[in-house]
Amino acid sequence: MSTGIMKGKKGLIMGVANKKSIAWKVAERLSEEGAELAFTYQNEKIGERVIPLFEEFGSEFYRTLDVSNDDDYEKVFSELAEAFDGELDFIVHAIAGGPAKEDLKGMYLDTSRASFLRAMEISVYSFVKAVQSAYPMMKDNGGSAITMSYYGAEKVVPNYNVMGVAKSALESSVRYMADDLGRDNVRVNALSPGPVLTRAASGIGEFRTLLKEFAAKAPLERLVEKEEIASSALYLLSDLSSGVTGEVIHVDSGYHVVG
Ligand SMILES: NC(=O)c1ccc[n+]([C@@H]2O[C@H](COP(=O)([O-])OP(=O)(O)OC[C@H]3O[C@@H](n4cnc5c(N)ncnc54)[C@H](O)[C@@H]3O)[C@@H](O)[C@H]2O)c1
Repeated sequence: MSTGIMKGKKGLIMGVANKKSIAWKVAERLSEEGAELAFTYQNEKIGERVIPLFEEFGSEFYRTLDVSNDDDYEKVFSELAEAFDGELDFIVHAIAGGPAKEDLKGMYLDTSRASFLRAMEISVYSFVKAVQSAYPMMKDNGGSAITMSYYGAEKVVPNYNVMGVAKSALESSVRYMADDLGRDNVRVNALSPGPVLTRAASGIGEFRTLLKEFAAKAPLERLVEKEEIASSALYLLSDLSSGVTGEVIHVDSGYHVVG
């Protein structure tokens, strides 16, 4: 059901890799609610899959942006400022990655330096840089930025390893940026969704076992749907959450409250 609550709002979605991406579900929901959307995607190869989706949407702005490249940020955000007349109401950051596959199983203790640094760069600094780049377009009229965390930030989740450490840093970054930007009515929040099958999730060791155990233990006794994650994103990006910043909202069938 559409309420048109995002009518007149312009936003950037970062992190669509395919139709299974959380970012794609969020984009669909925001568009239904009237938002005008721009997109970034990682590279040309992913572009072959996602450009048709963006065009189907009627989006006129989609660019490659590799989050490890500052020049990409500079180029894309200056072109976005031009396309959106210098105004941006929200950004959705749904990007994670970095560690080598062998570091997403076994002991965290064995994490390599390269995986640690890449996880921090791709999964944490990328959000800081995105908010930093979006801020000049938000500071006059306020804005809302969200990212995606995971329970592995708070508790030990087998195999999540260095990604859990990165998500802790991401949640902390949410709080620091919320404090930095609150004076300009720019809000910074995170969702912490329960596990859902996507390309990123398939890189985590024994992910299917995790899904099964999650559904069995969660108070709602089921997995979450991506549409439910998208609804919470809509709340955080709309004026419904005008008094909320620095928050991490769990969309996880209540899993995090169970001991
Ligand atoms: N799937 C889950 O179970 C789950 C649960 C909680 C949180 N999350 C988080 O949700 C977010 C979205 O992940 P998803 O599950 O939709 O998977 P996904 O694979 O669809 O999305 C991950 C995105 O990160 C992008 N990315 C990776 N490296 C990049 C780089 N160098 N430059 C630009 N983009 C890059 C990929 O292109 C992809 O679009 C991630 O932050 C993930 O940690 C996922």
